[in-house]
Amino acid sequence: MRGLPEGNEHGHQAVLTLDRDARAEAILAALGNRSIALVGLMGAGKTVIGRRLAARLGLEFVDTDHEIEIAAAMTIPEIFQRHGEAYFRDRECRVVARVIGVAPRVVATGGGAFIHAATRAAVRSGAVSVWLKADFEVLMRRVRKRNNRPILYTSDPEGTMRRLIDIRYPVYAQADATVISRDGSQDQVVQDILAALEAGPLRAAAELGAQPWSGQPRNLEPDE
Ligand SMILES: Nc1ncnc2c1ncn2[C@@H]1O[C@H](COP(=O)(O)OP(=O)(O)OP(=O)(O)O)[C@@H](O)[C@H]1O
Ligand SMILES: O=C(O)C1=C[C@@H](O)[C@@H](O)[C@H](O)C1
Ligand SMILES: [Mg+2]
Repeated sequence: MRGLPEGNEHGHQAVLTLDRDARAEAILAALGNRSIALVGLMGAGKTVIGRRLAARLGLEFVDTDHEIEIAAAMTIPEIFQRHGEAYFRDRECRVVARVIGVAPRVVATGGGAFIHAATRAAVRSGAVSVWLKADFEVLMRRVRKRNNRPILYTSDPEGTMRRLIDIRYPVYAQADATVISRDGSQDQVVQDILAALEAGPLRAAAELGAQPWSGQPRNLEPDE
């Protein structure tokens, strides 16, 4: 498998790899003019796995948290502190609709994006969604590495994460596919996503003999 293309930690990859293998070509044909959107809790791996998945499929990778930070010229903790969560959710909804509207791409969403109805509708309208699922201990171990998640700035981050699991898991479960974000080989998680797409949401299109994507990006939403 080819390595990760050039790109910054979260953002766009400038160079797309076009020497896709037959498996990637088949997945792209079945995907058509939809993106692949990764959803799930903080620490699920939407950003790191999303980058690898995009590299595997020769697609552009976009991380909506990063796009929001660029557009606002602030970090997410700064946005929450200065403007509050409601403001962040409004921007998030518009950014998700915009980036998913240019397809096909791999889009890593923020942890709360799929939870908010309008944003979930935007994901559903333009993407095949994949829930990256991990259990409490795995998520906590991963999010402890960085202090950049304002939702966890509470007196009891562990209790907050448990409540989020209770509230959000039934909503993430509405995604088109679910993949366990296991610790260990991140490439294995990418393989699991490909297999889940082939077995589930992309199966019908593949069986109908979907034609390769025309190469024309679909743009549903004007840029902000
Ligand atoms: N499958 C995995 N195996 C090992 N480590 C992982 C895996 N997935 C994510 N990680 C690690 O967990 C941390 C969080 O991952 P990442 O930032 O991709 O999560 P996220 O889902 O994008 O979270 P957020 O919603 O906060 O953006 C990173 O340090 C990453 O390297
Ligand atoms: O789970 C959440 O609500 C969030 C997750 C992050 O990706 C960011 O979008 C932000 O910190 C909020
Ligand atoms: Mg992320």
